[in-house]
Amino acid sequence: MASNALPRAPEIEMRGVTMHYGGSAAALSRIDLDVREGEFLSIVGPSGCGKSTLLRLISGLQRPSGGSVRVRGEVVSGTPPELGFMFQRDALLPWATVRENIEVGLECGGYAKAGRGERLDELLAITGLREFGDAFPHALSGGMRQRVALARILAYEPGIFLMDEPFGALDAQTKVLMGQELLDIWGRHRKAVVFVTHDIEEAVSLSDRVIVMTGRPGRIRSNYEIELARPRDARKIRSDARFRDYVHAIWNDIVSEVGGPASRAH
Ligand SMILES: Nc1ncnc2c1ncn2[C@@H]1O[C@H](COP(=O)(O)OP(=O)(O)OP(=O)(O)O)[C@@H](O)[C@H]1O
Repeated sequence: MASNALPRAPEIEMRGVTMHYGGSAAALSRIDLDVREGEFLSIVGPSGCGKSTLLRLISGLQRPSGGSVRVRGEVVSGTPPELGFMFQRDALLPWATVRENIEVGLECGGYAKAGRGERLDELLAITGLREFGDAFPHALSGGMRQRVALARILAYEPGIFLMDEPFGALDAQTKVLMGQELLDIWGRHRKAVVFVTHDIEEAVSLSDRVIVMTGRPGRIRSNYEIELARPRDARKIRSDARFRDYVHAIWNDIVSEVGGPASRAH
């Protein structure tokens, strides 16, 4: 029997979720979404369709205007402790070294001071930062700063990861490499991830499932189960015919949402 057999309780459950910021159109409308245990889910859609709003509702930073959001069965009110966040901007402490920045995650995770040194070494090694523990963020490239941010979120050991374009500011090559690192790390822990991105190839290469949203008001337009074998090689997979098919189909969905020539898109 497959070890990842369903059904499993959803980690995140959204039912009939609507979000109005004021004005005429809602930002989100009637969102029904389950995020399964251990699932890597990406959300793509036209700019302004409510992707970040959706993450904010899950994180408890905002309350929905209608419907319900549950994390591990509990209605979200305040930030659920099992969530870890990673954003496009790394939000590192500029006056603290790499080690100290990562230690913040250990502290938030309630790690006893005594065991921290060893765990820090481990996290530096996992994220390829072993030689940079004493460096300050300003001395690091954008990719390396995002590695520190990744180490810090791993230090915290969240049960569920919310990632809002974490590699969005990186150059194309570094982005693919960071995606591979994330895949490798995720493969070892298999925690649920909700990953927002504008990059369809990134979404398909990383995910078990990709949700495509409509333009404002954001609804779920389509849902793709990405049935590509794991473990994946984020570079090689891009030339796989089925990978290209998924990308093509998702691209067409998005183009038709923004009113473009979907039928001509390749
Ligand atoms: N605090 C706010 N007050 C009023 N309107 C808001 C607020 N936050 C977001 N919006 C509006 O809600 C809609 C959804 O915004 P959101 O940032 O969630 O979209 P997004 O899909 O993440 O956008 P992008 O792809 O450009 O990052 C947008 O039209 C935005 O202008």
